[in-house]
Amino acid sequence: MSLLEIDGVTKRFGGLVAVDDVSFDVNRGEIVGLIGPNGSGKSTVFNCIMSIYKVTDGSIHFDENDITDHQTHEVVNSGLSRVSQESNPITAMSVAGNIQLFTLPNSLFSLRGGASEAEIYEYAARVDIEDKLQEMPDELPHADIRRLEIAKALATEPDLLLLDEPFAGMNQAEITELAETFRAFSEAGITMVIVDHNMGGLMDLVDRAVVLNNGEKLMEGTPDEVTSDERVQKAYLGTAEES
Ligand SMILES: Nc1ncnc2c1ncn2[C@@H]1O[C@H](COP(=O)(O)OP(=O)(O)OP(=O)(O)O)[C@@H](O)[C@H]1O
Repeated sequence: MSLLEIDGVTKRFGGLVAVDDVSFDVNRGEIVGLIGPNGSGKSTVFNCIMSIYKVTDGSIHFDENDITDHQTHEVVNSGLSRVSQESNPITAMSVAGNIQLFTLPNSLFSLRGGASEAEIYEYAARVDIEDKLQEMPDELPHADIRRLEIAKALATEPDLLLLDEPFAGMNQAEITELAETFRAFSEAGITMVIVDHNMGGLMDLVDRAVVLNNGEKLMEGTPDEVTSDERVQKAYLGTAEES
């Protein structure tokens, strides 16, 4: 049984079909790339998984439980966490305070009670910002703000981490370092789905990739199968090279 099962998910916004009957599975321990040109529906799939959007049709199972349209805090409590494309730290709180917030119980029924200083240090250390815990978010360079967003997601102790364009705006050295960080997460037992509109470095990191185009699943396969597929090359023609 797969850890995450997306089955026939469709999401319409009025007349626009942003995600069209998409199905794919993610197995425990995998790093899966969810790729496709701009506007192909990648972030919308993540928003459906996290119940930020209600699906128009289809179902989503996590760890054998149907989580379709559950409340977002229930989805997080079940072991899923998402790092979105936008960073939104609370600027009036330190890095440590921002991480701490995500360890607090987010429903009456949560068993978690907030993390100790040592645990917050550990979340920060996993993304190499442990020496910045007392800094304020607006003092941080872009790459560290992105790392803080990942530390916040780690603080919810996810089994599955959804990462939306985690490498955006980073230089090559930062990308290489972050890819190493994700490999360490994987070794620590975290399953990951990583969205990127560019195939570039992602293909060295992932075990498998699912390709979306115009809201539909074009194909899925190993990095080699995906990069050599003519349909994928055609979908990317004139878009991947620009970004
Ligand atoms: N809240 C919304 N209301 C209306 N349309 C939306 C909404 N969210 C997404 N869309 C539309 O759905 C389509 C898919 O968008 P989505 O952001 O999922 O694509 P994406 O593959 O993540 O793109 P990018 O790589 O640019 O982030 C686009 O046409 C987008 O304009």
